[in-house]
Amino acid sequence: MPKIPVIILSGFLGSGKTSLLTKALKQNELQNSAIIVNEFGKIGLDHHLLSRVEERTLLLGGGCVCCSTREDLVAAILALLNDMQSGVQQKVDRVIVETTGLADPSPIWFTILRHPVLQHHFDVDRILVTLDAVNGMFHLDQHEESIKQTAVADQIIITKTDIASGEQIEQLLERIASINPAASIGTTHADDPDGSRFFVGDAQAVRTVQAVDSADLAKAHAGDTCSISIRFDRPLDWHAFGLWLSMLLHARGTAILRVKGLLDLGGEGPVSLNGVQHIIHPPEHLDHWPEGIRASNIVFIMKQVEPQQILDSLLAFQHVLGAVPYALEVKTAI
Ligand SMILES: Nc1nc2c(ncn2[C@@H]2O[C@H](COP(=O)(O)OP(=O)(O)OP(=O)(O)O)[C@@H](O)[C@H]2O)c(=O)[nH]1
Repeated sequence: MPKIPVIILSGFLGSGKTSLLTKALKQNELQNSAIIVNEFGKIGLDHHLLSRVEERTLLLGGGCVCCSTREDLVAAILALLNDMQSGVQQKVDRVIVETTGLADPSPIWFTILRHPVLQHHFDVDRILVTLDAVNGMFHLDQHEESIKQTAVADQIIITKTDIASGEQIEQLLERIASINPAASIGTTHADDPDGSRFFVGDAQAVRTVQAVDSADLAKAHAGDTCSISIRFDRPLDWHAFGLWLSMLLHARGTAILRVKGLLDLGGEGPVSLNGVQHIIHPPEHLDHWPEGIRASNIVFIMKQVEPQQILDSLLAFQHVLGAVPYALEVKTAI
């Protein structure tokens, strides 16, 4: 039986998560969804707002789902599974988890991927992160949580474009690209009639791996959040690459915020690679290459690791990998 997709909706305090979800849930495409909302404080407000449009909304209150209430999250999803299996409730098309504004989405992802029961029935399909077009820069400047959310996102949704200037949006886009060049970007505004588009469709299309240009290794410094995009000149040996990646994550797992890529292993289509910190999602074979890319292309987003170290380590491994890596681009968070 196909696994039920779980969509994690995160984003800094007040960045528009609930507004977006409330609008999206009014559309037919999302009718058959289970919603789990996490809020600080015992009396959650979002939960009530969402309940108006979605009866299956469940509130996890009193703490942050990325740390203190992870067990509540597991219990809530297990209860849903139980109800679906016993026929009390029909099978939902997706589960949407709205986190608190201060949550790190990655532990939620790990919890579902690693849980002995949940991993067989659910799959984290995408991490959506809202960033406020007006206050987003301030949040990124002041709050590490906002950087972390941006770094691990599959898709960043810039909200409030109706009240932001073109310059504010441009600056924010530049900032996002410096933190997470592999994220796809969407925008929304107060009267957006189609919020559901972010929650449906092919997750692989959301996890874009951008083709990028020049390498500038000198710009990046350890201590910053930075990223490096690496391409290989020919197909890779999967076992050798898997070994190299395991060693990297074992040594520097907490410093590697995100690894995403499409790998050319010599087959017809690519194999997609998707990891958050020390956990790698089971790789998926895809039928086709996206347009414009037909070579292994991997993005590493990390903290306190020199991009050059990643490249050097891959270069040292090149004979075992069977392919030569080269840097397409290095970005330091600005
Ligand atoms: N103009 C405008 N206002 C928006 C938009 N999205 C959200 N808002 C407003 O921004 C405020 C915060 O929005 P919420 O949806 O509650 O944000 P949130 O991320 O769920 O907030 P927390 O639950 O506190 O983290 C509300 O007053 C919304 O009406 C938008 O696209 N345009």
